Amino acid sequence: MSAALLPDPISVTVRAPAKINIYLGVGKVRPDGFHPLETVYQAVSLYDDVTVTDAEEWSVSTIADGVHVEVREVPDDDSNIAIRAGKALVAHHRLDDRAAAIQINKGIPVAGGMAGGSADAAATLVALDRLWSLGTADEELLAIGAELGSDVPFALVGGTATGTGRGEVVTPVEDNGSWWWVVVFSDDGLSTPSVYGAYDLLEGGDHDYRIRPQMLEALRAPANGEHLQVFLYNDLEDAAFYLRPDLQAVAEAALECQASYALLSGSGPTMLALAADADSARAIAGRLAERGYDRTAVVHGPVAGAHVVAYG
Ligand SMILES: C[C@@](CO)(OP(=O)(O)O)[C@H](O)COP(=O)(O)OP(=O)(O)OC[C@H]1O[C@@H](n2ccc(N)nc2=O)[C@H](O)[C@@H]1O
Ligand SMILES: Nc1ncnc2c1ncn2[C@@H]1O[C@H](COP(=O)(O)OP(=O)(O)O)[C@@H](O)[C@H]1O
Repeated sequence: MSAALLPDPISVTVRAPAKINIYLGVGKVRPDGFHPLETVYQAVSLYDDVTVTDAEEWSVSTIADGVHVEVREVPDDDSNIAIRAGKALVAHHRLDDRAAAIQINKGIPVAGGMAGGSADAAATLVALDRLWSLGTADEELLAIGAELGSDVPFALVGGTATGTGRGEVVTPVEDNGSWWWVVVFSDDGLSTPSVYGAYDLLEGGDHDYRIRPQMLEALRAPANGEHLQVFLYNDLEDAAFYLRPDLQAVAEAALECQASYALLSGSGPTMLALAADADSARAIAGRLAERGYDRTAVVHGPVAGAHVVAYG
């Protein structure tokens, strides 16, 4: 049946992935308070699902859809980034009378450095665009996303991509690997601005923070290239470890549990351990649990960016 014969949907559900930064180089703080970045993002298999339906007024509700997800900290008012995304799309198209009810099923831990809020913003943009048949161009969605947060454009694109500017300029890269990670969650949050603030005090960004071309080659040709773990790096790690010394112990434990490498995810406090394959990842997670690190998930990447999973 041609798309033109289909009735308009009553609801649309869009799935958006968590991100990890497998490389995060940070420069000197800019006059606008943001730091220039060179990062390699990878979308991994933890997801938020966002469902939108037409409504008289904006509303948002969030339920947990993951064993380690606690949604108490997610705002249920206009400060939720999903509502901000919806309003930005409405303003872009000058549709001032439109509003929606947004329901978030959260599989991405909150304030974990995995950009769950950005995933919700990206999912809401795509879902409302389809619900209202707006036909927004990809470049326009990316530009609206960039205004909402530095990580939002990547949640739209997914896969593996470089991020430059303040992280919002996203360029897909060829990634022929299937990478397995053990994600180690933290009981306490760690605020992104405080980690960047500690970075300014400790390091300041006065160094070469560019992505090495050999890293992109290791992603393009994982079988014959150098091992990816040589290139895994996060400039914010010292700052996060300074604020949260317990995170360094997680990295050490992961290496003792046979991870190929361990590093901070984004601005933390989530930690990442690279595994050789799915079985090794599960084995590493099991060994970490024996040491008391039982809030973990085994994930793989790269996975797709925000995409429709259901029309109601
Ligand atoms: C560190 C990273 C790495 O991908 O992600 P997270 O681990 O937090 O998810 C990002 O830089 C976070 O991006 P995001 O969480 O979208 O940040 P934004 O909402 O745009 O900014 C929040 C705050 O972080 C700081 N910030 C963010 C991005 C950047 N390039 N420089 C900064 O200094 C600023 O203090 C800013 O006010
Ligand atoms: N839809 C949302 N999901 C999660 N957090 C949100 C959302 N909207 C606003 N927030 C606020 O943003 C903060 C950081 O969110 P999140 O994206 O989960 O973490 P991070 O920036 O570490 O990746 C939360 O503590 C919460 O107060």
